[in-house]
Amino acid sequence: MKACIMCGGAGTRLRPLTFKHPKPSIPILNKPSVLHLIEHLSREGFNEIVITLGYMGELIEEQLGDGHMFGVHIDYVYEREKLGTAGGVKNAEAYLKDEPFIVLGGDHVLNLNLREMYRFHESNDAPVTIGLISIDDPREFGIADMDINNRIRRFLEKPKAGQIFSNLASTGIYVCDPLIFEWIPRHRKFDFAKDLFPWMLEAGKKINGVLVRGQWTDVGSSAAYRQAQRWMLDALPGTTIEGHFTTRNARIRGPLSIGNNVCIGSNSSLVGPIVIGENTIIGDNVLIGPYSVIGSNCIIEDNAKILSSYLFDNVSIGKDSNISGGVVADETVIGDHCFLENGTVIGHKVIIGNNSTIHSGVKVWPEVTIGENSNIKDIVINPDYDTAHDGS
Ligand SMILES: CC(=O)N[C@H]1[C@@H](OP(=O)(O)O)O[C@H](CO)[C@@H](O)[C@@H]1O
Repeated sequence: MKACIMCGGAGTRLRPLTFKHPKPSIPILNKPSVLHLIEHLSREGFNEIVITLGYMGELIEEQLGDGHMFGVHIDYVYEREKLGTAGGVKNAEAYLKDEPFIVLGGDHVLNLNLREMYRFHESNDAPVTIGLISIDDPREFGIADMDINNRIRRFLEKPKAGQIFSNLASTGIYVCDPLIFEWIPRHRKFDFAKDLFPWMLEAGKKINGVLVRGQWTDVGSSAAYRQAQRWMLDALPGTTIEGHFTTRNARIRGPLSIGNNVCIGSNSSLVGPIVIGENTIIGDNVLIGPYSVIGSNCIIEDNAKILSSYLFDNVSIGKDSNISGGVVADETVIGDHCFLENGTVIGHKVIIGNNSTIHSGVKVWPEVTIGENSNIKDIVINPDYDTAHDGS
């Protein structure tokens, strides 16, 4: 079975993390998030994959290669201009013209039964089947009204407060017949939710919906990113400890996945679920609390506390510092006695001087140096980085 993964977006809502990684490459449990999706597709029997690329696409291609390591074959198609979701898939038509295919977003984190959705599509006669979930607040999604025979009667993208006629939200996962390519203009921005579906309903073409079972999120914002990691951490098996690590007398409670060459100092306490990459050094009296992921080659100095936080690779945390509910991107150095409050997101190669506090929810752009004793309450922008916002 074939799948098309849309990986072209700039991920502006996830800045500053997306200055270094395109959204599908942002690490989840220390692996590019799209890799979890590919592994799931492979398990579900979708092993011919085409990926549409735009922003920083080369990095994704470099990380995934031809896919053979993951039991799939991957082709890549680059979008030289913004074509929208349907336009981007049309650009990959050459790989998708023979049989129905599933379309997913490169930022989807899920464990849905996609094979069941594909089989449903095959045994029904609509050219498009939309995967739907039932949620409390669907304002950030496309919503659909579906009849008892699964036929979608109405579809509205991002409804306003008074327009929410249904709580069935589109997951942005579609199974499509190649026939749809006839309805998508070439070399023009065209979107599934904003253009194709409204046109199909207007023209009397059939669109089916199917309620999908399991977990699904699109990693659009840092809150969704944190949620996605939580799910994946919850799915860690029992007390697994994979790598070789050394410790004097740390107290360790799983689930914990740990890379090779990790060193944990004395009297430190690790309470899972936690994932730690390779070659990371953890000092004495360090507390690492549940729902934390620490990358490779990190240094966590004595008496630091890391609670529900995600540190990418090559991050250093100084003595007595406290990172609580934060995300810290690669190669950032945080001094001694610092406090990162809940919801902070720190870009790559940032330096934060000793005794500084980054207040709750503050984002710091990459390659910024923050002096000692600072008290940062507002976003810190680096003017060398583009701040234009296209919402994707
Ligand atoms: C224009 C468009 O493609 N909208 C889709 C898409 O929204 P974004 O905000 O563009 O990610 O994905 C949603 C699912 O994540 C889906 O509900 C919605 O219909």
